Amino acid sequence: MEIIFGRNKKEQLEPLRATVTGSIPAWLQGTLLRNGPGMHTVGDSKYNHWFDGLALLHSFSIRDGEVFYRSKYLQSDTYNANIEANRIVVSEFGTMAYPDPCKNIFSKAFSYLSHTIPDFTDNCLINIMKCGEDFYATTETNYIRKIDPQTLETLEKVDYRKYVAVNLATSHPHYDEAGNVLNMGTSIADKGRTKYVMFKIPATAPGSKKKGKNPLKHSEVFCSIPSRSLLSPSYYHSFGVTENYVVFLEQPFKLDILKMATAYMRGVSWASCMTFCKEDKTYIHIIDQKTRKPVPTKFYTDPMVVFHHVNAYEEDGCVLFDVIAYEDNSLYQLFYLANLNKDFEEKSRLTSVPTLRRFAVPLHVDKDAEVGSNLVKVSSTTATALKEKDDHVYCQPEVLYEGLELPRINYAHNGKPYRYIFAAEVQWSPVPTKILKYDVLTKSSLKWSEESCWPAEPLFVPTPGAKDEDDGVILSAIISTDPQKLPFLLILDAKSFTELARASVDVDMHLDLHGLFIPDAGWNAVKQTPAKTQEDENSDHPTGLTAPGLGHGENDFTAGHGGKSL
Ligand SMILES: CC1=C(/C=C/C(C)=C/C=C/C(C)=C/C=O)C(C)(C)CCC1
Ligand SMILES: [Fe+2]
Repeated sequence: MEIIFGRNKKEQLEPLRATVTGSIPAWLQGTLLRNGPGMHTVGDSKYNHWFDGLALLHSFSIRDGEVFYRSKYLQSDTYNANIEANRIVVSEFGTMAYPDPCKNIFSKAFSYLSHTIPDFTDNCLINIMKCGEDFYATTETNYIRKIDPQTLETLEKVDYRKYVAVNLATSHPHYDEAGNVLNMGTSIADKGRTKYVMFKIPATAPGSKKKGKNPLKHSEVFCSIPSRSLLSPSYYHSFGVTENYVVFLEQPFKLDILKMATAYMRGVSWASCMTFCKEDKTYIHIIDQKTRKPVPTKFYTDPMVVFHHVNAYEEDGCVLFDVIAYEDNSLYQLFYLANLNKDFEEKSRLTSVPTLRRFAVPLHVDKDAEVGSNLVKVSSTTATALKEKDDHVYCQPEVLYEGLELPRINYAHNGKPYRYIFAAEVQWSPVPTKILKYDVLTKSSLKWSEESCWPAEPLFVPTPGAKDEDDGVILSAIISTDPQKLPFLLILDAKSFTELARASVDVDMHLDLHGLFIPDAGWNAVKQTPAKTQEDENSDHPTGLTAPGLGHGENDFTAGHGGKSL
């Protein structure tokens, strides 16, 4: 497992031509851009957790049936400071670092104090976000880093706090059809309040059609939800959206702010300040996008830990939402490198398997409904919502599938009824070995796997002019534990789940986390391929970077989990 998790990976700065077998669909032209941890030791110092690793960006550029691979470390301030010092000097999720070990007692005390309100890391290793014309590498702190999606060069460091009052923000924003971004963050103990803040970043700076304007400057707070507790807000990794609502889970996996304030002094990591309170409930907040206010009913469910929302939509007066849920926080515990690198099979067992759970939340709760009655009248699910006294509703999910993570969907169906989930299959061990297509309608699945292959998150790219939800391809970067087998980009037909092509590269590829596909701008206009259909002729929308998630059942830009109209 050392090969997969522990070893530092070499950059591939020059684009390297891949060896393609099979045939890549002519319409598939663009760049698959992905992010993940690539460096786990600096000098003699080591990170403790896989999520600490320094961000390594990589891309597969697909053009005319050929594939070129490159990779580059994000030149974050964190990366530069570490490389310069030849040791880890910036704290990450699971590793607390001490920049100046030789300082005298006074400056040491000052350093402790300045860490009370810590300046978090800009090691943006989790995902890629599109914001207007720009692309950013993201993590969950207040920092994002602008990048050049073609050269993988690192550009400006952006502090969200300049635009919205958040100390943390998710790596899984949503996009509407116009490309506006909706994200959530936590504002900690600001003016005596801790709250969850939903904010919108417009695709273009208002009043200007000109490129180059920074849309972040025009970020606006959409809605704030007070945290149930000032000093222990929930941790969350993503959220869901439907056409008219936002779904936010205030879960009992919490950040202990007092512990965080003293972590530096106590020599412990941020991760050790996160607690799963198994006696607490999970509160389900449904925010009405029109009124920008939460639905007043108090919906809750049993304690659970959710990292990834899959999708959400409205049906017959209910918000239905699908999440990957755990019984506890064992997932984050597992990714300590000491566990991953030694006795992997023995130690790396999840104490709770990730399950796909569907919840149904009734939007209009009849005050006179009998206590104990089920308010869900949707026939498509067995999920229930039981009326309790005092405006409380207890929601119980339908468990749809066991053993999956890193879910993706056809983003054109985000926030809308949908049928297919593409994910990595994970059983009792945290690393995926299969790629899964799950049909929520028939509850059947298709799988792809190969000996000694470890797939990354599968990403769906729709065929231009697609009619069916699964008209398209699945892209996944595969690494192998067999030294004879090179890593490759796998291209599957999303309908049949059969291999269309693979592009192997002789590089030291890392197991990544998340990313997106950027279709080449105007490629079909220039090259006139594939043969234009009548529908294409009639369509007046541009293709490419400027037009995320366009109609026609087609989604030019394949981004995150959930969300259509904000
Ligand atoms: C540095 C830092 C954080 C980093 C969290 C990270 C890096 C989480 C990664 C999660 C992943 C990769 C989940 C995959 O499902 C916190 C806890 C937000 C807050 C304190 C500072
Ligand atoms: Fe994620």
